Amino acid sequence: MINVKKLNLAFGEGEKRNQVLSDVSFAVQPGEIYGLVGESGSGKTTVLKCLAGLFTHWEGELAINDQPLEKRLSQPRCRLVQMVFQDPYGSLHPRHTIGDILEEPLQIHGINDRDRRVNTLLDKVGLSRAFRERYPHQLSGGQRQRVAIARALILEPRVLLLDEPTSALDVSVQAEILNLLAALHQESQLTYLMVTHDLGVIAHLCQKVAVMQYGKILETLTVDALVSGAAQTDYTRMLVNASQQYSREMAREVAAY
Ligand SMILES: Nc1ncnc2c1ncn2[C@@H]1O[C@H](COP(=O)(O)OP(=O)(O)OP(=O)(O)O)[C@@H](O)[C@H]1O
Repeated sequence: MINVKKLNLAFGEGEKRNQVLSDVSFAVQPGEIYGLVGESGSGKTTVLKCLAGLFTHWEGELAINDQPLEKRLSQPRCRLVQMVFQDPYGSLHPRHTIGDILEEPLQIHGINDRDRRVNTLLDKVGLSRAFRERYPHQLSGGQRQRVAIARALILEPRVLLLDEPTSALDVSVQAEILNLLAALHQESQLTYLMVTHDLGVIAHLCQKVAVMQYGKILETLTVDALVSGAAQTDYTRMLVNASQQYSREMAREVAAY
């Protein structure tokens, strides 16, 4: 479903050049929930942004549903793949109502039947229709993330790219959003590629995971192998240990690795 082959991307020129992705390759099967983990700055979000068409200066091959992705964003691509960002507040236009935010992609894509589609999606993400008249600042963090998920789904994409979709939320709300994502996945057999710091989230939702460090994939493995301690690399084993038994010493060890 998602094929990433030898993806390379750098920022800056000459001495300031920063190679952020180096020959990143992995494949996600249709309907799979696939996790991307690794330390901060390892390039996880950058991979998603290349797939979403937000970065265009990459090299390599990207394909979704056997369709090679061009670098520029196109309408067919928006209907194939959508991204949900970490911060639901920053990703929603502050002066547009929720109704307008959800209708806008339908207008851009010339899709009719907008009223019904918006209402159906609000139902799906667990928000009443009264939310159509509200503005983002009148919503809680969890409600805003529900709107961001609804907006990502309004064009009925086959792939959702999820960039730490719960990390900006209160712990009590995180589980609600994860459960919503799991229910939506089951209902529509979407394919998810999800960046997270949280191995608990990986264990709860994902079937496979790729571990990144310094812009490279260290290893890909099934979540069963991850939780049963069958990781191949010391770094992945350390991530698992750190998540099971968090301590200051362990945090130092991971940071220094
Ligand atoms: N627009 C940009 N211009 C220059 N450098 C960038 C840009 N976006 C990302 N980077 C750099 O690319 C590297 C990878 O960033 P990325 O956001 O992909 O990491 P990440 O693994 O998602 O980290 P985190 O878990 O902290 O979100 C970082 O060194 C970052 O500073």
